[in-house]
Amino acid sequence: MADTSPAPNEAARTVIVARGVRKHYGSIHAVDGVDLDVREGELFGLIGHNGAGKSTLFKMMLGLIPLSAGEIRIDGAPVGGAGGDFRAVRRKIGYLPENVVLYDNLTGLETLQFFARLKGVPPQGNAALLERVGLAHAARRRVREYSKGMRQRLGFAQALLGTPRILFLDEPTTGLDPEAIRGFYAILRQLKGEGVTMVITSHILAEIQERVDRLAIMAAGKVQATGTVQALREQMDLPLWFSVRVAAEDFEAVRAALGSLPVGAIEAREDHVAVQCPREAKMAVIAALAALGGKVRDLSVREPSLEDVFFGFSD
Ligand SMILES: Nc1ncnc2c1ncn2[C@@H]1O[C@H](COP(=O)(O)OP(=O)(O)OP(=O)(O)O)[C@@H](O)[C@H]1O
Repeated sequence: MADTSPAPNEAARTVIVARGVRKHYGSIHAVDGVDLDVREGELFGLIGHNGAGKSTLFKMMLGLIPLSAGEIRIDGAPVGGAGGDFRAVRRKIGYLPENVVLYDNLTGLETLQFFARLKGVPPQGNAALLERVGLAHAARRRVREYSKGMRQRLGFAQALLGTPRILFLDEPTTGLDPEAIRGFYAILRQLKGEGVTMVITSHILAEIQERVDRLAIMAAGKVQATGTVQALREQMDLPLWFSVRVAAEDFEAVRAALGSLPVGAIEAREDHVAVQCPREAKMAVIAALAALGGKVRDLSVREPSLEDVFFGFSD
């Protein structure tokens, strides 16, 4: 497994530790030897194709299903271990499952009251929690009348009951519109500011690439790589793309200026030249383009996206 740490918050203590974790269902190796470290206050992404093993790993971290092999410690307590250590830790954990199960006959507020009782949390903060997730207006409406996005918000509020210090969020933005997604991540930023540790899965790579501190890429039950998005990009050594806006009559000047550099494709498009170049040639390309003076009207550089990185590691 490639771990491209160090990450930004390197000094923080490790809250979640997984070592050699396996889960087998008969001949299916849902999770197949995972090592993972998540630090305190980190927003940690877990990405992978359908069936990669993300939800199974989550469920083991929560103590919902037993491990076939290996060990997971949260806040130092072995998950599912003997003694009450993990039970105490479990109270500090919030979980938003992939498929939120709610009772259609309850209102939003009643739903939180119900789950608060189960969790042993005083109900006083429930209205404020609904407000936080943008559901104050629907607090007294029955869940059966809720849209998919509203149900998802209510599930998130349920996960936040009891002000957890560790949050597991399994595809939390499913069903949310772009504005709600933005609002959701704003709440995650606040929680991060409060030192909450979060692990999040998502299939919307563009959405999480700018937001997570670090992430792990899972494929076929294994972690293929761990690190910051930028570190993974550099590790994959994927090329960059320059978009150089020039007048059509100057296309050849761009080609000539870059002729001696180790660039990849140079493609003339409608109103710009697209130049593919290895990362190490980036500054030389910029210098060569700058030497063209006013001929270059505009310039942008596209880094490989998380999607490019993901396919590089998971294919
Ligand atoms: N209870 C179960 N019994 C048998 N196989 C299971 C069970 N739960 C999960 N699996 C299998 O384990 C593998 C991993 O499933 P898992 O749900 O963890 O993947 P995932 O990465 O969360 O996928 P998705 O992105 O689709 O949610 C899959 O092959 C799945 O069919």
